[in-house]
Amino acid sequence: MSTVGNSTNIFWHECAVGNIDRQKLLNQKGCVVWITGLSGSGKSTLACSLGRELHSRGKVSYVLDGDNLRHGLNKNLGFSAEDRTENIRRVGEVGKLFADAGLICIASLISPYRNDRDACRAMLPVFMNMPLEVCEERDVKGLYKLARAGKIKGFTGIDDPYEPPLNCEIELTLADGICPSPIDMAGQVASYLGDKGFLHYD
Ligand SMILES: Nc1ncnc2c1ncn2[C@@H]1O[C@H](COP(=O)(O)OS(=O)(=O)O)[C@@H](OP(=O)(O)O)[C@H]1O
Ligand SMILES: Nc1ncnc2c1ncn2[C@@H]1O[C@H](COP(=O)(O)OP(=O)(O)O)[C@@H](O)[C@H]1O
Repeated sequence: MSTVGNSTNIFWHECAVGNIDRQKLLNQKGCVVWITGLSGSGKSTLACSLGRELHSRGKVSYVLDGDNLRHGLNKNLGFSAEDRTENIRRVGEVGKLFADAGLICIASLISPYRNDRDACRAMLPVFMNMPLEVCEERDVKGLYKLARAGKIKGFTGIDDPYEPPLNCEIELTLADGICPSPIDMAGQVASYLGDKGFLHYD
């Protein structure tokens, strides 16, 4: 019997079919690939491209996209530091469940604060290291324009901080001033997963 957070008198229940059984069945190892970066840096594009690449290799993945989750699970959260922390915590927990289910979970969220990212253990961080100028130039949603005009307060990179990772598994950035294609980036991440043994079960 234990007490966790605000829950008292709770019990952990084990099931007969476990994580290893599911991984063997799927011939892959569950994990969480966590893509962090500024708005417009290409997180969602990479997440979907990686999902497609893994699918073509017969591997089961699932994308948890920050923007999408804010339509449901996280719709009660805004963009204050406290809400962003709770956002990352929740997605970290959901990612952990997906990994336990044996899937390759691809989480793509700005996740601007180092402490919040560090609190999600066992994730494989991928840093979209795109300069603010590139993201702002893209401005597909027009949010940077609104933030510059003061119509959105606390926008990441403008008047709210983005703390770059100090040590991440993969850093994707411009090469000679040019952004590699999403397919190239996805290939790089998929190769990394292959090299680390996530794409099969021995
Ligand atoms: N103030 C502010 N700052 C940053 N982003 C904002 C803000 N307001 C709205 N948006 C939109 O919300 C998307 C980011 O959601 P996330 O859940 O990834 O953010 S966070 O990780 O909790 O910081 C983000 O999506 P992406 O552009 O895909 O990153 C924006 O579309
Ligand atoms: N590797 C890339 N090269 C060129 N443009 C890209 C690349 N990745 C994304 N984009 C473009 O940048 C814009 C923002 O991408 P998106 O994936 O929505 O970013 P984020 O999820 O980080 O906000 C989109 O118009 C997208 O087509």
